Amino acid sequence: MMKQDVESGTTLESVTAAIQCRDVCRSYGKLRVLNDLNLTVLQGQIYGLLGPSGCGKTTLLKCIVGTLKISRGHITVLGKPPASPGHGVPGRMVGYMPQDLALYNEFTISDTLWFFGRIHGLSGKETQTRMQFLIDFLDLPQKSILIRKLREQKCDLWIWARLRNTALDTLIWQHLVEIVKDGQVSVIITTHYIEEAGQAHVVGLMRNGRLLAEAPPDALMTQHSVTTLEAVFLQLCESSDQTGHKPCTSSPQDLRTEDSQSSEGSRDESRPILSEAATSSTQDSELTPDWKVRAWHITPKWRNITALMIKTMVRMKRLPGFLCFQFLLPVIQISLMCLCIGGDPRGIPVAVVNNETSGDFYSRTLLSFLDNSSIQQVELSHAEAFAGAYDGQYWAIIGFGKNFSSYLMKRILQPRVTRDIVEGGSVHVWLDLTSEFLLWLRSSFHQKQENFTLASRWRFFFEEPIYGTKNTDFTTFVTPGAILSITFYLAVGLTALSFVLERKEGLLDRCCVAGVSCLETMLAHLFSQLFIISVQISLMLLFIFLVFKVPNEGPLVLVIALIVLQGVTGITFGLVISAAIDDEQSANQAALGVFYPNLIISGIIWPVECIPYPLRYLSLVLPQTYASEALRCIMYRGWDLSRMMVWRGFVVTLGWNTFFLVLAMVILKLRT
Ligand SMILES: Nc1ncnc2c1ncn2[C@@H]1O[C@H](COP(=O)(O)OP(=O)(O)OP(=O)(O)O)[C@@H](O)[C@H]1O
Repeated sequence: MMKQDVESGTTLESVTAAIQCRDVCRSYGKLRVLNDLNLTVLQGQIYGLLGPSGCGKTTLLKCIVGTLKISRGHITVLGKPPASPGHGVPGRMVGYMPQDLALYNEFTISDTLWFFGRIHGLSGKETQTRMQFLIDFLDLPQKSILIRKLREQKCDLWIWARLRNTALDTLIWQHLVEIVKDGQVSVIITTHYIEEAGQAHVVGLMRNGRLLAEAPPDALMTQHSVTTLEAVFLQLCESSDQTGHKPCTSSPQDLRTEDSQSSEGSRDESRPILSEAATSSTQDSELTPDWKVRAWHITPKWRNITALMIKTMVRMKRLPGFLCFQFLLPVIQISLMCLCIGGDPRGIPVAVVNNETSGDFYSRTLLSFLDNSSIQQVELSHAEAFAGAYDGQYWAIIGFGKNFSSYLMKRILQPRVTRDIVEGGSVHVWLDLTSEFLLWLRSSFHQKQENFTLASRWRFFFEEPIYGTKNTDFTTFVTPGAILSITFYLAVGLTALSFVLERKEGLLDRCCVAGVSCLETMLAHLFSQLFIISVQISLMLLFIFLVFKVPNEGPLVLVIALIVLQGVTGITFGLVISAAIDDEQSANQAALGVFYPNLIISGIIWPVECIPYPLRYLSLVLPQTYASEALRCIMYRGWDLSRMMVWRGFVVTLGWNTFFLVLAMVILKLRT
């Protein structure tokens, strides 16, 4: 192990240093946050990392625990670079407490301790013991109290404990001293309240991404002839401002006191820098072939996935109203669609101006042919009808001339007629075409006209349909696509937001440091959301088939499988959004932004065949175009996987699922 370190260019110090940073740089875009930073934390030390807000402390800690990559330089933690294969950092060799407490509001105290114990790899018994210790040590309230309740009282666990026990600061320091005493554990505390860290063994004073000094607090104060660390920091800032930006040239080692150096010197170099468990795990990994270590490193661990899934379930259980709403939302949406879309209009007020006073009154016959369940005819004079129509009371006016019946007969019987006869034998219709519904009225009049005039000559005879029923309507066409898009979008919304919120609250970081990988996080989200969408889909299908009597001629198992897979497409797309976007508002906008284009271009509300050509190619590669077509074929034609139009829908859906999952993981990896 030592040989390996020497070969890799690590100095002797790295053997006894728990953490060593050399010339570390890290930028966010053009913003350089860490600037050739050097830092050393020795084994068994409490290290106070001090500096004003924004100087880069959190960034440095994230690099040290391996959740953020450095742009340049070297970091060694417990003898290896963080996040190297087989290393317990991030993982069980490191604990990380972010500034914001990063706790789940819906968890009780015992849920919280159980969850973090589990992802840190503790057994049930170990977790129980640690839980009891912490509850006694921090004098916490009942284990069953919710974190949200503590927060509502403006108390998080820490503040609560502080309020209950004013001597807690002292207690915590005593505890830290206790745990580092045997040299197996090192602690870094960061704060911008500089005096808070006076009890640390060594403090590092940080400014603008550099360390201005690194030494025991007393040594620093003596060297600068001041009585507070704050004053030391001010002096260092002034001298750094005067000398440009070269304050760190006084090497950290120069500032170390005799004591610290002698303690380093007296350290047994052969002594392991890890705890016993860590040592054995490292030794194990050294005996294990590299490929095995790597494979173990990237293979998702069920322990973590289960812990994350249980976490999601517990949170859901604590929000029963929200859970019910989630379950019922697709049922409500599909019911509204079946009830409100595709039906014929009812009771449209239409003014009728009938000037016929004699003859066969064909006008009456024609009026009786109209769809009078949709149209409500109101007989009026010419003036009243137009006044009412301009006033918005009537949506159309139907007018018949004085000699309508006789002129109509002449039109039908005589091969050539005058213009007056054509005019007088026509039904005059004035429409208010400001509503889509009135287009329906216009086409309805056209249809009646054709029936009326052509009836005496020739007609089509529609035989039994090959597929579908004679009374098929728009709702029937739109339902399969609507089922898929409702499932897809609800899954997108759920996943995109829960992930973004977790990241914002620091929970994702916390889990990452505990060794939970991106893949495990993704899979846990996927599996728990699968549970929700399964309930959603079951309820939705019950309503569609039993209440709205939508036909299904094909195998039900294929219907369910395709809908579930489309739900997975929604979940994985949501994961992409949450991996790429940091705040809720933008994530919401991204999810909503794709909603309409996808709905329109996927041929869900109007057939793909009506889409103009360049857009049609785009339509065909979208996740729901072939899938909607496949579902329509299964439900209405009774087809199965032997038909290309069906299996193509499944293949495209599976392809998108894989693509989104991989993309989400790549984005998450690249962004850390
Ligand atoms: N993800 C990010 N993207 C872009 N800039 C970031 C990101 N995280 C931090 N920064 C910027 O990097 C700088 C250092 O931030 P960092 O959080 O490391 O400072 P800090 O010393 O921990 O501050 P504080 O004590 O207030 O948390 C700040 O200017 C911050 O705005």
